[in-house]
Amino acid sequence: MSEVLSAKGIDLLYGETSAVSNAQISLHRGEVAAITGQSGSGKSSLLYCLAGVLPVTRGEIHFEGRSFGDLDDEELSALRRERFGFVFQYGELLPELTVEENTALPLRLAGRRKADALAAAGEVLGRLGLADLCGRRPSQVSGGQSQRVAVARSLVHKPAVVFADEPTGSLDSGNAVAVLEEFLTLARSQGTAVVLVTHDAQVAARADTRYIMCDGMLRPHGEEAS
Ligand SMILES: Nc1ncnc2c1ncn2[C@@H]1O[C@H](COP(=O)(O)OP(=O)(O)OP(=O)(O)O)[C@@H](O)[C@H]1O
Repeated sequence: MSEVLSAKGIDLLYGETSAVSNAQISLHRGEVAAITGQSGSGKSSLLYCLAGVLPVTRGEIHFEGRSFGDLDDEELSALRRERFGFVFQYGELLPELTVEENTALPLRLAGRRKADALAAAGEVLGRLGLADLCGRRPSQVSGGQSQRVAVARSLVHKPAVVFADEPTGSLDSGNAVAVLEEFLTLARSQGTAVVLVTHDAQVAARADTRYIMCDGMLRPHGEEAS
């Protein structure tokens, strides 16, 4: 399997507060990596560093062999837009767009023609069992459906990596498992790697690789300091 993303010696400071300390991670094509840990341990901070959203204080992150440090702001934002996908706890759909338009957004932002983008959105929505909802607005779908749409949007442009911050955290446990299964199956089928931040051990158990974050330090699952 080829490596898509790697980070070495990552530190992130917010002023005096150390959120991430000397983190190291390597992610391969189609791999699902889960990061668990207590509230405030630095999971989201690390995720946003890996996604090129927060600049690191120290260390290096490489995507497909290129260091984030060698990219200017425009290149980094193009990378985030075109090669990465994002899912958040509450879906964060745009209320004025339909389900289909929300899903097509990454392709539209990448310059794809509207008809092509909507066709691709319709296809991925169909794979998630949402074909009937295409014309609805986010206010007209359930929480579980809305989170599935967010998943569809994160994968529609076949990104190399999806960064998911508590993607099922707003759902009841039955729905959470179902949405997660659909998300990971679709990601794996198209070779998209996933970095999954979760406080839920059952969610993490579905990953290929597991890490624990503790006081800003990232350790492979099973090797955490006692
Ligand atoms: N913008 C910020 N400015 C200053 N400190 C911050 C900021 N964001 C987070 N922190 C601090 O950094 C540390 C790590 O926070 P982070 O949100 O990454 O943890 P987390 O593990 O994702 O927590 P949770 O599970 O509650 O979302 C915490 O001590 C937090 O208070």
